[in-house]
Amino acid sequence: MLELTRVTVGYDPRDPVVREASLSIAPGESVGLLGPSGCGKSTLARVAALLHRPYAGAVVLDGEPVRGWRHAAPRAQRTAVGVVFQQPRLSADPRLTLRELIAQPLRATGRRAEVPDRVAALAPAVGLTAELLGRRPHEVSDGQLQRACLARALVLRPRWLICDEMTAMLDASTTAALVEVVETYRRESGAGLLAVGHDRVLLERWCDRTADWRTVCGAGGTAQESMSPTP
Ligand SMILES: Nc1ncnc2c1ncn2[C@@H]1O[C@H](COP(=O)(O)OP(=O)(O)OP(=O)(O)O)[C@@H](O)[C@H]1O
Repeated sequence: MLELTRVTVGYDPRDPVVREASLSIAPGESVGLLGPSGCGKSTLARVAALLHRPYAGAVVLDGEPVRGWRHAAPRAQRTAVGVVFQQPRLSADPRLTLRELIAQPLRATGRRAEVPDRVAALAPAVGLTAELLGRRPHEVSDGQLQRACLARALVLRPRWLICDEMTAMLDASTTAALVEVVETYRRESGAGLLAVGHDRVLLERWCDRTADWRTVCGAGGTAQESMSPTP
């Protein structure tokens, strides 16, 4: 399970953005987190991705409480979670080719030897040709770069995937293609998914169930998760 319990987090401890949010995802399950712009969905997604330390509350990953964040997280926990952000240009090093970008997590974890096989498997899965793999971010479209960012998120075969508005900048056909890549990975690997967004139609179609922001953040300090099954 990926469990967030009564998580309070933000950018100023005196005025947290998110108060007492609780959410859990089972292995193989896909959960869509819906909420209005600016409510704190991305901030909470970054907590789930072990990138942002909460002020209070607990995050438990596969039964192990998370005690370190970002580079201080134990490698086993850090590599268990893959993340894709809304704006690929902010998360992609402009100096790297798409091939290097996808391979980045393998290199960072000392698994260089796996690069050729993993890139060869993932590139066609996300719809990138060999020619595109040799280009740098400024030489490809947002959709092509997001395909590479998704491949990078999958390259370590994470047990949990966090998609933070992954398709917000993309057209309908690229959105459908990337959702299909995620769903194929999820079916084959049994990974759990947290998909964050404000497109209710998309998330209800995509996910097993959706969680509404108001119910994820319990009012008055009585945080509860309350999920609506997707019709
Ligand atoms: N690095 C930061 N420093 C200070 N405040 C921030 C930072 N990032 C986000 N915020 C603020 O935190 C609040 C929540 O932002 P967040 O991006 O988590 O919301 P969101 O629900 O994901 O919004 P959207 O749907 O528009 O992406 C906003 O008021 C935002 O201005």
